[in-house]
Amino acid sequence: MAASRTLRIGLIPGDGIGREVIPAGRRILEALPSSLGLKFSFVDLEAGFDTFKQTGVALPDRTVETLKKECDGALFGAVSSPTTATKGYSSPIVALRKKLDLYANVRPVKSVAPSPAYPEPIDLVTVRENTEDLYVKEERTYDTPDGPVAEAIKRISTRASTRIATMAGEIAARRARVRQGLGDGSGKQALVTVTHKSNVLPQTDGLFRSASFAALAQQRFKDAGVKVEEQIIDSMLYKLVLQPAYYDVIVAPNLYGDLLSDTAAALVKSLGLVPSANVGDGFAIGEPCHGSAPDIAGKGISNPIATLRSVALMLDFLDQEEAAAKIYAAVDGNLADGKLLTPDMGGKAKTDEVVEDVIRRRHCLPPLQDPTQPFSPAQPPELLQTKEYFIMADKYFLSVTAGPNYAEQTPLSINSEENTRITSDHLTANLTIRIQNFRGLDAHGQPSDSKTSPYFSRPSHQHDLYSLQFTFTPKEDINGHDLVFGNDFDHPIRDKLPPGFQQAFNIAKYWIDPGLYGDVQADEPYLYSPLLSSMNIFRVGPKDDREHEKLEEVRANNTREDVQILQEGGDADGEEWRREHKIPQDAAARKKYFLTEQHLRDVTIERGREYSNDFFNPYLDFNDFALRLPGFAVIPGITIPIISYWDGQPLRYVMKNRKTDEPLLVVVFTLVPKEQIEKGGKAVEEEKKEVEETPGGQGGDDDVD
Ligand SMILES: NC(=O)c1ccc[n+]([C@@H]2O[C@H](COP(=O)([O-])OP(=O)(O)OC[C@H]3O[C@@H](n4cnc5c(N)ncnc54)[C@H](O)[C@@H]3O)[C@@H](O)[C@H]2O)c1
Ligand SMILES: O=C(O)CC[C@H](C(=O)O)[C@@H](O)C(=O)O
Repeated sequence: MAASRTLRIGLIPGDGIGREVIPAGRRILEALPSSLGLKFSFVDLEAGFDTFKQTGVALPDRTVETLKKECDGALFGAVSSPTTATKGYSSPIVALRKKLDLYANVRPVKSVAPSPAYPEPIDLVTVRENTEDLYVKEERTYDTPDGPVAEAIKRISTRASTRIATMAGEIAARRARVRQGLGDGSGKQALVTVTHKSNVLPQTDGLFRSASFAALAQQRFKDAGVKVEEQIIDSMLYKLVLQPAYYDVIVAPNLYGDLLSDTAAALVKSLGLVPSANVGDGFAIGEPCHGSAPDIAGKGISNPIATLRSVALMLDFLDQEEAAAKIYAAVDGNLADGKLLTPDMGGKAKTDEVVEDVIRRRHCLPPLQDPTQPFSPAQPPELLQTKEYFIMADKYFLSVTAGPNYAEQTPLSINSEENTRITSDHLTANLTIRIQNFRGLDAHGQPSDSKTSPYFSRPSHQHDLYSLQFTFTPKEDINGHDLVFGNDFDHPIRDKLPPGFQQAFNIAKYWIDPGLYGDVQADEPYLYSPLLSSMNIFRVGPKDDREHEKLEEVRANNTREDVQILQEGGDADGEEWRREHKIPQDAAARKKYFLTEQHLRDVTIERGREYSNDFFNPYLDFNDFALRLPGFAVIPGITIPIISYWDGQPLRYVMKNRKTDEPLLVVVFTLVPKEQIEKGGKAVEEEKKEVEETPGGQGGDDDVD
């Protein structure tokens, strides 16, 4: 938790709806949970066209001086800059950016739900240079025989271009780290797109381009896997509208950045959702991207979310990520729920109702473990050990069993490459389970020594926390739509769900597994997805018996040390089966293909054919029973310590036939209190001792030597 601290925040509402949304920003700060150890004090400051009309000055010196001398950060609403030259008036926000050297304008744009035009998640950040370009505002008008001519200076410096591109590189690297650590399913690569018009302006935009490329060529960005591309601004806007999901971080000179962020806002439906932070060294001003919206000002219907997210963004840049995460999550909860939306989002709610709803949701996330350092198995365990839930987890051993149904269960050896064979009237199956940092029981019910598997050191799995790998051969045909995989429970869990679960579920559905369906409120709750769309790896084996035997032989000849990393594809006539069913060769494409119900229905999982699957992810940490989900805005993810809500019932992974509702394969994870095992262990030890001490008993020290 952050040390107890008071942050002084300057509040500059400005004009129009700025006066409606900045009070919302103040409210969310005041409502943040006290457990964060953060306090806020506020100072009201003037700027804007109304101020100009009243005082003749648009940006009073007091505002600038107070921000510089007293404040840790600030919130700026919007101003109604006139569209005709007005003597003595100059845009206060443009001036503030320069006076406080807030050189970067960072604007994340992220969708929370698919739309018909954009079914794929949009998650990008525009990073706009904030101090120069045409915004130096050095304009002049002079007379010529043909009438007045006006001109403006477009100034681009190496220094400003270098630092903005460096900021873009840093944001891309940080986002990639978070994506990797939390493993979101988007497969998105860290990418900075440098945008300019150097085909026409080779000196000014040419300098922006070359300085940006030089800054982004730094080794640390290469090490972080940040790819760099360029796009001329006109086609940039075109591509942004056509394929926004492709983009990650876009860096631009001042004016192009202004155009880019409003365009990007349209992709997610409203300017009223998009935040920004004007960032300098050690200071940040949160500012919604939108203007003073004279068309709706005074009606109490402006969307406060851009401002609430700007508050979070400001906190992010003031190193208060945990507080920021609470706000992002509460806002996402409101949007995912969709019941209280302002008219720009198609709802009827008033500004205040949305604010109240977001505030109600502010507790919905438990503390983050450390959002700047997303969890990865490589992380030193000390970091986790400080957490309360880890201490709780430490009281249990994990026991894993498997079988053809809920009743017939056999204990398994985790992280062993030896398959466990399961047979029933429905299928034969082989199962291998791997768990990173395993602290559980072996097949004999004793604490296991197999803490990890070489599987987790392979580059393709180094961020995964577990893998359920299984091969099955059905004894009857099953329709692709009927074969599902997921979790279920035999009694209600609705009272045990952590706060924010529904929201986490919605996010998981959108970002991780769109095929997910379930009812966690039911008497016998369940969460399932079609197997074909949810398995990370799906490999189709042969049907022909001889081919099968050949394959078995190859497998048998593999040395035991070899970790079996399953690859997407097919073996023998399995490849043909895949082609016949038009199943894409690539795993991500196959998962997507089977989100369409008809594609599932068109496939028959054939009797006698072998199907191999690997289900793995970095979300569920069996080590401490925590669910980790990817982040919301620029930065953080969430961790839900399931163990705090655990009521002792087992977690079951089930492959089943949804038509007959019969389980085909069931894996059960149970937490066993340590004392139970220790007692059991002692009993076993004592028994052994007794045997040893009995004259004529087997064993004994002599025999060992
Ligand atoms: N940071 C700033 O201070 C800033 C930014 C942009 C524009 N402006 C100024 O704002 C004034 C109005 O400009 P404009 O109309 O071109 O742009 P605008 O961003 O104010 O409004 C554009 C459209 O988006 C809608 N909209 C904007 N914010 C919304 C919100 N929170 N909720 C619901 N709908 C919202 C408006 O109703 C309008 O239809 C101009 O004087 C301009 O100079 C100031
Ligand atoms: O109207 C103003 O005074 C400033 C508008 C402002 C800008 O940077 O041009 C706005 O469009 C923005 O994106 O912050």
